[in-house]
Amino acid sequence: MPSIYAMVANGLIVIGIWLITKLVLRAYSTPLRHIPGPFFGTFSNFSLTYHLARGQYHRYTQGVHTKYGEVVRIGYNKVSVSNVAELKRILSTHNFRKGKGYEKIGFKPRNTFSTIDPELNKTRKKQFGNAYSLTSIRTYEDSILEHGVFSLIKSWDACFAKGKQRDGRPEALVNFYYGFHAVAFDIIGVLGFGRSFGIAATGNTRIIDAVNKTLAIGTIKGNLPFGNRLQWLFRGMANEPEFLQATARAAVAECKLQRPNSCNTNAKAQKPNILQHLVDACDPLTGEPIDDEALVSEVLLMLIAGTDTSSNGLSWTMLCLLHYPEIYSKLRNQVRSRFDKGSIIRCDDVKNQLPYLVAVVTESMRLHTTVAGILPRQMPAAGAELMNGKYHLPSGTEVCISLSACHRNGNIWANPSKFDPERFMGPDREERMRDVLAFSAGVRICLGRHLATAEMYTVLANIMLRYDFRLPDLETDCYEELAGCKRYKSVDDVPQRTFLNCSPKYPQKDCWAIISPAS
Ligand code: HEM
Repeated sequence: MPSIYAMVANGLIVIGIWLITKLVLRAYSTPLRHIPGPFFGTFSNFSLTYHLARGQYHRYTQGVHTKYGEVVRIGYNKVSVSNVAELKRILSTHNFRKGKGYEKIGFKPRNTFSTIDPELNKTRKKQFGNAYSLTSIRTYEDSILEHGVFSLIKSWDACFAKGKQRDGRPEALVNFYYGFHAVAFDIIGVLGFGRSFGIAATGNTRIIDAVNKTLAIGTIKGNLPFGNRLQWLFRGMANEPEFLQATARAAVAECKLQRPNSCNTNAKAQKPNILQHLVDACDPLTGEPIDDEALVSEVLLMLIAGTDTSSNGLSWTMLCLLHYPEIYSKLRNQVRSRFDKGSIIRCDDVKNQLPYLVAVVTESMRLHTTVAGILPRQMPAAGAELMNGKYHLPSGTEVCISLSACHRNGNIWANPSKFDPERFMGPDREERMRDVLAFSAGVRICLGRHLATAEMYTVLANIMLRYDFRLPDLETDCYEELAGCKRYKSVDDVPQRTFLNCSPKYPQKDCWAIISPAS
């Protein structure tokens, strides 16, 4: 009679053989075997999950594309693509639905962003897509200026009071990451919640912390196998999503109290803010208003999609300008040569008169893509061909879009790691800009792109007009906030973290600038 040890050992051998056979079959009995990629990625999605959980998906995909080319197998059923034409083709149609992970992110019920159902997405856009149109953004522009530009200027001007003098000029140390965060949240407060969160004025960052934690939870839940069952991992953050829900619910209730939905409101009419558009929206078939829980989910979406994204975009732009003084000088000179001291520069002014500023922002979004997380798309039931039939992707495969890898593709961008706004200053400017997919493209393109550009353009133009900026000199600038800070050779060396959005990992250390009133 075999001993218990022998039985266990035999059992383990059988399980081992079964596991290896399964892994080998999974790796090689599929057309994906023809696609190059890292060895371990052929058998499992483990290394992809590992890089996602560490917040390094963007670096990982940039690396594998540099090594293996424009189409890379990064998991047993996952393929990453950095070819811009192929990505535009995939993104152009609802045939390639968003991956199932989107529905696990934690929005209940599903909303415009998280739904993988094209019909719900289309319905929502019909109902309130107009809230995000260029015309609507112009209607809100005074609010954007008040809670963006003016409140930032107010808080930075106040810093001069406790700042220092250098060569007879006042100067102050400011953390631009927190400054840009405050304005992005306050703008969404006004437009999406009916009132500013007052972060720029009070410094209370409770809501920012809650959004950051909720994003981290969402990335892990959406992408880790069994992520939804790992509730215990998030014990310390459990209250954050509830806190955000309660804030959104209160905003919806207050808006309804002030002006109940009449449900025959013209969807094209202009409204004071995005929240009002949502509350007034009706189902195109039944004429019924959107129910409260769905409204709350859409309002929350504005916090998650519309804050960190714009403010990180501004922070990366500022980091780039501080590290490339000649580009900064050119930008500053263009702004000051076209606008008088004390002018207020509006979004259309930037578009019409400051092409270099538009180029700087576009180049910064290319090089430091804000939405740099995994954006998976499912293959249709019949599968799909890639690269003119070179590869066949069967149903069940996901194409993981890495916008940051696409933006660093050496076949599309000469010297791709260089910050070079001149790329967008030539006669092919428009065409080059269309290859920047920072807001994605096609049928699920960012709904808030006009709002985001309005924020970024107006904030950047107006602060360039009013302040001189420089990187702190860690040896001679004596500010206690700079203790323990490092100086990096390039912006790429600044530690980064991507949980859907890519941000500096240690903003409390790496996002300082010295400002003085414009010379
Ligand atoms: C610089 C700022 C921003 C960037 C770089 C950005 C980028 C993106 C990207 C890449 C997507 C596609 C995501 C995917 O396919 O999974 C997206 C979707 C979306 N964004 Fe933005 N975004 C920004 C700001 C905003 C703002 C301010 C709002 C609204 C307040 C917003 C609302 C949305 C919505 C609703 C979607 C989902 C669209 C759909 O699935 O049909 N975004 N954004």
